[in-house]
Amino acid sequence: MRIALSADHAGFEMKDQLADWLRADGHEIVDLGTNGPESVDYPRYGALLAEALADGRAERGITVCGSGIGVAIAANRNPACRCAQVAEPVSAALARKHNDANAIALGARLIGLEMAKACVTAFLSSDFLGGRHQPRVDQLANPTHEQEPA
Ligand SMILES: O=C(CO)[C@H](O)[C@H](O)[C@H](O)COP(=O)(O)O
Repeated sequence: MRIALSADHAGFEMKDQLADWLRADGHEIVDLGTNGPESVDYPRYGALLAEALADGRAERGITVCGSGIGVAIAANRNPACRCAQVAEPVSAALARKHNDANAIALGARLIGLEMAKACVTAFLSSDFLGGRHQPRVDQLANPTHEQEPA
Protein backbone atom coordinates (compact mmCIF):
# COMPACT_ATOMS: atom_id res chain seq x y z
CA MET A 1 0.00 0.00 0.00
CA ARG A 2 1.15 3.60 -0.61
CA ILE A 3 1.26 5.26 2.78
CA ALA A 4 2.10 8.90 3.48
CA LEU A 5 3.79 9.78 6.76
CA SER A 6 4.34 13.18 8.31
CA ALA A 7 5.34 14.52 11.69
CA ASP A 8 6.43 17.60 13.55
CA HIS A 9 9.60 17.68 15.66
CA ALA A 10 7.89 15.81 18.51
CA GLY A 11 6.90 12.97 16.21
CA PHE A 12 9.65 12.67 13.61
CA GLU A 13 11.52 9.87 15.39
CA MET A 14 8.41 7.71 15.70
CA LYS A 15 7.49 8.61 12.11
CA ASP A 16 10.89 7.39 10.88
CA GLN A 17 10.67 4.19 12.94
CA LEU A 18 7.19 3.48 11.56
CA ALA A 19 8.39 4.23 8.01
CA ASP A 20 11.26 1.72 8.30
CA TRP A 21 8.93 -0.90 9.76
CA LEU A 22 6.31 -0.38 7.05
CA ARG A 23 8.92 -0.45 4.26
CA ALA A 24 10.23 -3.74 5.63
CA ASP A 25 6.65 -5.02 5.37
CA GLY A 26 6.54 -4.11 1.67
CA HIS A 27 4.67 -0.80 1.79
CA GLU A 28 5.60 2.19 -0.36
CA ILE A 29 6.25 5.21 1.87
CA VAL A 30 5.73 8.86 0.97
CA ASP A 31 7.77 10.70 3.61
CA LEU A 32 6.55 14.27 3.97
CA GLY A 33 8.92 15.23 6.81
CA THR A 34 9.91 16.71 9.11
CA ASN A 35 13.22 14.91 9.31
CA GLY A 36 14.95 16.29 12.37
CA PRO A 37 14.43 17.52 15.92
CA GLU A 38 14.37 21.24 15.07
CA SER A 39 11.11 22.80 16.19
CA VAL A 40 8.54 23.11 13.39
CA ASP A 41 4.85 23.99 13.35
CA TYR A 42 2.43 21.06 13.16
CA PRO A 43 -0.23 22.67 10.87
CA ARG A 44 2.09 22.34 7.86
CA TYR A 45 2.62 18.61 8.46
CA GLY A 46 -1.05 17.84 8.95
CA ALA A 47 -1.84 19.78 5.77
CA LEU A 48 0.89 18.02 3.76
CA LEU A 49 -0.53 14.65 4.77
CA ALA A 50 -4.04 15.62 3.71
CA GLU A 51 -2.76 16.94 0.36
CA ALA A 52 -1.02 13.63 -0.37
CA LEU A 53 -4.32 11.83 0.24
CA ALA A 54 -6.30 14.37 -1.78
CA ASP A 55 -4.08 14.16 -4.88
CA GLY A 56 -3.72 10.38 -4.79
CA ARG A 57 -0.04 10.12 -3.90
CA ALA A 58 -1.08 7.96 -0.95
CA GLU A 59 -3.99 5.68 -0.09
CA ARG A 60 -3.51 6.00 3.67
CA GLY A 61 -1.83 8.50 5.96
CA ILE A 62 -0.14 8.44 9.33
CA THR A 63 0.83 11.66 11.06
CA VAL A 64 2.61 12.09 14.37
CA CYS A 65 3.07 14.98 16.78
CA GLY A 66 3.47 15.13 20.55
CA SER A 67 -0.16 14.30 21.26
CA GLY A 68 -1.53 13.56 17.80
CA ILE A 69 -4.04 16.34 18.32
CA GLY A 70 -2.48 19.24 16.43
CA VAL A 71 -1.67 17.29 13.27
CA ALA A 72 -5.16 15.68 13.31
CA ILE A 73 -6.88 19.06 13.53
CA ALA A 74 -4.68 20.38 10.72
CA ALA A 75 -5.23 17.35 8.47
CA ASN A 76 -8.99 17.46 8.93
CA ARG A 77 -9.16 21.02 7.59
CA ASN A 78 -8.87 19.37 4.15
CA PRO A 79 -12.22 17.74 3.26
CA ALA A 80 -10.39 14.90 1.48
CA CYS A 81 -8.97 13.77 4.80
CA ARG A 82 -10.70 11.87 7.58
CA CYS A 83 -8.03 11.66 10.25
CA ALA A 84 -8.62 9.99 13.63
CA GLN A 85 -6.37 10.65 16.60
CA VAL A 86 -5.88 7.24 18.22
CA ALA A 87 -3.91 5.83 21.14
CA GLU A 88 -4.99 2.18 21.08
CA PRO A 89 -5.86 -0.34 18.35
CA VAL A 90 -9.61 -0.69 18.97
CA SER A 91 -10.11 2.96 18.06
CA ALA A 92 -7.76 2.61 15.10
CA ALA A 93 -9.87 -0.26 13.74
CA LEU A 94 -13.15 1.57 14.42
CA ALA A 95 -11.82 4.60 12.57
CA ARG A 96 -11.72 2.41 9.46
CA LYS A 97 -14.84 0.30 10.11
CA HIS A 98 -17.26 3.08 11.03
CA ASN A 99 -15.65 6.31 9.82
CA ASP A 100 -13.77 5.23 6.69
CA ALA A 101 -10.81 7.18 8.06
CA ASN A 102 -7.98 7.48 5.57
CA ALA A 103 -5.50 8.71 8.16
CA ILE A 104 -4.59 8.31 11.79
CA ALA A 105 -2.73 10.66 14.08
CA LEU A 106 -0.47 9.38 16.84
CA GLY A 107 0.98 11.07 19.91
CA ALA A 108 4.65 10.22 20.29
CA ARG A 109 4.72 11.75 23.77
CA LEU A 110 1.72 9.68 24.87
CA ILE A 111 2.27 6.19 23.48
CA GLY A 112 5.31 4.02 22.81
CA LEU A 113 6.45 2.56 19.51
CA GLU A 114 4.86 -0.86 20.11
CA MET A 115 1.45 0.70 20.80
CA ALA A 116 1.89 2.91 17.74
CA LYS A 117 2.62 -0.19 15.63
CA ALA A 118 -0.46 -1.92 17.06
CA CYS A 119 -2.56 1.11 16.07
CA VAL A 120 -1.08 1.15 12.56
CA THR A 121 -1.65 -2.61 12.12
CA ALA A 122 -5.30 -2.27 13.18
CA PHE A 123 -5.78 0.75 10.93
CA LEU A 124 -4.25 -0.85 7.83
CA SER A 125 -5.94 -4.23 8.26
CA SER A 126 -9.49 -2.98 8.90
CA ASP A 127 -12.05 -2.22 6.21
CA PHE A 128 -14.92 0.24 6.08
CA LEU A 129 -18.19 -1.58 6.85
CA GLY A 130 -20.41 0.65 4.71
CA GLY A 131 -24.16 0.07 5.29
CA ARG A 132 -25.58 2.44 7.90
CA HIS A 133 -22.17 4.07 8.20
CA GLN A 134 -22.04 5.21 4.56
CA PRO A 135 -24.60 8.05 4.76
CA ARG A 136 -22.95 9.25 7.98
CA VAL A 137 -19.56 9.40 6.32
CA ASP A 138 -21.18 11.17 3.35
CA GLN A 139 -22.58 13.76 5.73
CA LEU A 140 -19.10 14.58 7.00
CA ALA A 141 -18.48 16.25 3.64
CA ASN A 142 -22.00 17.63 3.39
CA PRO A 143 -23.58 18.04 6.83
CA THR A 144 -27.35 17.99 6.95
CA HIS A 145 -29.71 18.99 9.72
CA GLU A 146 -32.74 17.47 8.01
CA GLN A 147 -32.79 14.22 9.95
CA GLU A 148 -34.15 14.39 13.47
CA PRO A 149 -33.88 11.45 15.87
CA ALA A 150 -37.02 9.24 15.82
O1 LIG B 1 -0.09 19.87 18.56
C1 LIG B 1 0.32 19.33 19.53
C2 LIG B 1 -0.45 19.42 20.78
O2 LIG B 1 -1.81 19.45 20.43
C3 LIG B 1 1.56 18.56 19.51
O3 LIG B 1 1.71 17.74 20.63
C4 LIG B 1 2.84 19.33 19.27
O4 LIG B 1 3.78 18.36 18.94
C5 LIG B 1 3.28 20.13 20.48
O5 LIG B 1 2.40 21.20 20.72
C6 LIG B 1 4.70 20.66 20.31
O6 LIG B 1 5.10 21.22 21.53
P1 LIG B 1 6.55 21.82 21.79
O7 LIG B 1 6.53 22.20 23.25
O8 LIG B 1 6.67 23.01 20.89
O9 LIG B 1 7.56 20.79 21.45
